[in-house]
Amino acid sequence: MALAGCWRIALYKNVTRPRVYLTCPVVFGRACPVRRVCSRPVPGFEDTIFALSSGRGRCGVAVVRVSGPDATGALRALTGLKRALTPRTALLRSITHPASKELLDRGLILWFPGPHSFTGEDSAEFHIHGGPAVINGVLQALGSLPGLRPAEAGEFTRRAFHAGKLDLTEVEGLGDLIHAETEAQRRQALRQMAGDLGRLYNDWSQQLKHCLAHVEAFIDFSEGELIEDGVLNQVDTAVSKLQVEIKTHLSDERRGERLRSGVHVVIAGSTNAGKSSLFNLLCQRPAAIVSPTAGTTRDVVETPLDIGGFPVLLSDTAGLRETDDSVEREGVQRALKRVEVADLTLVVVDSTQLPQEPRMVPGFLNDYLNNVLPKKMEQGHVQQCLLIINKSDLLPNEHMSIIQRALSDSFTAAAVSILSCSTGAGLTDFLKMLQERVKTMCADPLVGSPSLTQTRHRTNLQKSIEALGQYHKYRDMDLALAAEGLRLGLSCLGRITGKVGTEEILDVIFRDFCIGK
Ligand SMILES: Nc1nc2c(ncn2[C@@H]2O[C@H](COP(=O)(O)OP(=O)(O)OP(=O)(O)O)[C@@H](O)[C@H]2O)c(=O)[nH]1
Ligand SMILES: [K+]
Ligand SMILES: [Mg+2]
Repeated sequence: MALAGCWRIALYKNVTRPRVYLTCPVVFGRACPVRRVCSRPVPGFEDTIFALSSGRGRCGVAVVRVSGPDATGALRALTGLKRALTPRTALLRSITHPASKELLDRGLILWFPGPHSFTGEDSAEFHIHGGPAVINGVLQALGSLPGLRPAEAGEFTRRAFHAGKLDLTEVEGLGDLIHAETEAQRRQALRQMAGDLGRLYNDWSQQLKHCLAHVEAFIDFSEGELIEDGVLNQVDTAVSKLQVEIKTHLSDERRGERLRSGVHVVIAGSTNAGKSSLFNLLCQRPAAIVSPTAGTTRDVVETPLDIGGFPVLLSDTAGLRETDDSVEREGVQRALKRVEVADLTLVVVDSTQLPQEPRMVPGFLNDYLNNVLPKKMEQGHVQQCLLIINKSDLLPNEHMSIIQRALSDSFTAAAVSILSCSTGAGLTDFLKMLQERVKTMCADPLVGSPSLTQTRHRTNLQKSIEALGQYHKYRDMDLALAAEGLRLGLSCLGRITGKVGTEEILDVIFRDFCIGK
């Protein structure tokens, strides 16, 4: 805004034909928001749709939602109401089939006249008893009315988007909220749904629009010397600042995406170290087979977990060893692949295998880590693992304290936890450590600026940065090409919130919604 101020006024004073503002595609045209706020149906949305919006299966109360131009008519047809309706007020009514007049249920009805509804259209809700016969009866009655049809997956939200009620990041936030399984996921989804992320991207778009308007004006008017000197320098500074801000936002180590999809934690180590025992201990059920036979686990066994409110996808893997058994070899390959892509590896060691001589312990553990995570050790990513010395119950106390001392004196390679999966000794400390790790790997949903949560955001932001690079590259050679860079950067940002070039991405986003949402 500040950037636009002074010379824009000067421009108006000096120029008899303020052409730039009428032709500028940024201000009036291509990049204009597609959002509309009105109660008239959007083309393609002339039908009135209905669906069961609560979950399937027997339940106390089910909610059937209707949206579109005939929603009010449908409400009247099923309830026989003739008098004026009061918006957003529950009313207990008999619900009958419009043709046969058969009583279907007695329930609450609600009327939401557009544009003050979720979809922006006239909408209605029937809160009925949740038995399958009642639900089917009401759905069939609605389907018998002219102009009404069952909603497609995500169609209510799609209409809300087209009515300008939500931008795409808010739509995604809503989808995430419906799928949220842990507290932190819920907080992140709520924040995104409230528009925090969308506002950040809109703010950047706004700044870019101004930069582009300035460059376009410069192209149009600089020859007549109607533009103040230094306009382009201001744009340079603004674009560079934007690049830095986007880069900072991108360098979050995927913390928002991790919180959305779960931290991948993999248990790995030698055969019989007690990996499956640890897996069962963490998921509190005998999910993986435990036995004294080395090479018991072959396939990767997975389970989702909630660790202190943060989502984790925990995997148990085959013990790492050289073997002639082709099936076990495949298991070992799969284990190593998992470790490579893991966010965090729990490296389990059988403490009875540790060298008797304490001085040898750190070297032994370093070799062990190199064996389990060769690539990560090589790249210095040792912080991506926790070392677990298991079966502490089998070691005499004095030997254990010697090992502990040896580790704290000279072993700094990885965080270590001493544990017994059999007795549970050391479990509380280990869980605390694990929770800390998982927490730092996820974004704190309530602190700082909102995190990007989807690969789609990341890809578009990266493209946007590249496009801004094009501005700098061509700035002194060809200003039209430089402006094109800004336009491209802007359209990448617009793609995230759904304000530019949306159609092709809409399908993907709405496809992930369930019917009735
Ligand atoms: N005493 C004792 N035994 C344990 C402990 N943890 C595991 N075990 C035993 O060690 C043996 C191997 O345990 P598993 O959990 O199957 O080991 P694993 O690492 O999954 O083995 P593989 O899948 O074959 O690689 C079993 O007999 C477990 O009961 C522990 O803390 N103390
Ligand atoms: K085993
Ligand atoms: Mg196992």
